[in-house]
Amino acid sequence: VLTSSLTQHHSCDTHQGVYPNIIHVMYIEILQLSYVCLILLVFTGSFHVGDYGTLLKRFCEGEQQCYLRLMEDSLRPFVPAYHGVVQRDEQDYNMMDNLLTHFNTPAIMDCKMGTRTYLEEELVIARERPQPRKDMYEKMVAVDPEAPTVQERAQQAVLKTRYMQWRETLSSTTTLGFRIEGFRKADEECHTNFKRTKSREQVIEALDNFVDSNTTILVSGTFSEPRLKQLRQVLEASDFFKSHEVVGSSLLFVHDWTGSTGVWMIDFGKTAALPSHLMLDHRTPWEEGNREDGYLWGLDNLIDILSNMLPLT
Ligand SMILES: Nc1ncnc2c1ncn2[C@@H]1O[C@H](COP(=O)(O)OP(=O)(O)OP(=O)(O)O)[C@@H](O)[C@H]1O
Ligand SMILES: O=P(O)(O)O[C@@H]1[C@H](O)[C@H](O)[C@@H](OP(=O)(O)O)[C@H](OP(=O)(O)O)[C@H]1O
Repeated sequence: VLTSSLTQHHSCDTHQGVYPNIIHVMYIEILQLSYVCLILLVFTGSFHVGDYGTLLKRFCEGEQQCYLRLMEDSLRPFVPAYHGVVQRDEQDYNMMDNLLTHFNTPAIMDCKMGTRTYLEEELVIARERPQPRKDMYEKMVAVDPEAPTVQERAQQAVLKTRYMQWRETLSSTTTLGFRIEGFRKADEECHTNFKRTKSREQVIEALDNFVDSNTTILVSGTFSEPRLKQLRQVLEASDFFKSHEVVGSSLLFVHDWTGSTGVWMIDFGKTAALPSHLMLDHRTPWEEGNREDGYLWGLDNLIDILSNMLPLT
């Protein structure tokens, strides 16, 4: 079972080994509106713009199953609408709403949620069939030359799970249950230098930069502390959420100069359905076997941080 479901997740590797080490920047043109908006996406070559305000993401069966269930779940308003599978140049894509369509030169931020960024089954496979990776070793030493162990240095390679755990403890994933992956403000370059953004203070500084110190954005509208509290309530009651290990999924925050704002859950490539006897609360600390992912604990912390950033009334 483990092997077959891992195979399924491997087929979700949207990077497909084409540009394994490099963060690519992709400009997407939204042609539905009267202007052409160039939007920066972190990575990957796995997206295309679809017709009528849609986005095509390289097909992943696990992600498709999640979207199909999410369209029937109370979480539906918090995820991009899903429109099925389409083919382009013999490649299948999941078609979903492009969340940026109705924004005007938006600022976007991707926060990866949860305390764990790899699936339990990846850990099992890493033990049974270890495949140390040179690209991850190189990414590791580029950030901290002292990080690899003696053995890793000798191999010039690290296991993916070890790399992911190192990334978690280096950033706020372990300490706060979420991390800022990157953001782009209107007409600015993409900021992705958050690998060491770990403390509350560092996170607040980055969030403040993202909203240009305009904390009124956090008070009302669809990207705000009250909206995140609403999302939390819906998550706590959602059948989908209870029954899935949600790993590597992000919250996408968007705002623009007209005052439009929004927040959505994206990226279900590593979200796995649980066996029927298991249910998660997404707050209990992870121990191998319990499948907990720390998603709600991370959202609690994020809400708390945003609350503390609110202007005093
Ligand atoms: N529906 C959407 N509408 C608009 N932008 C989106 C949408 N889905 C994803 N994006 C953009 O694309 C980026 C990557 O999306 P996603 O995380 O789903 O891809 P991925 O290939 O699984 O990425 P990675 O594995 O690197 O985390 C997001 O940070 C966001 O900027
Ligand atoms: O952010 P970094 O430091 O560049 O590291 C990447 C990041 O953690 C991605 O989440 C992960 O993809 P998945 O979540 O899809 O596993 C990717 O693995 P990959 O190289 O195997 O795609 C890592 O390389």
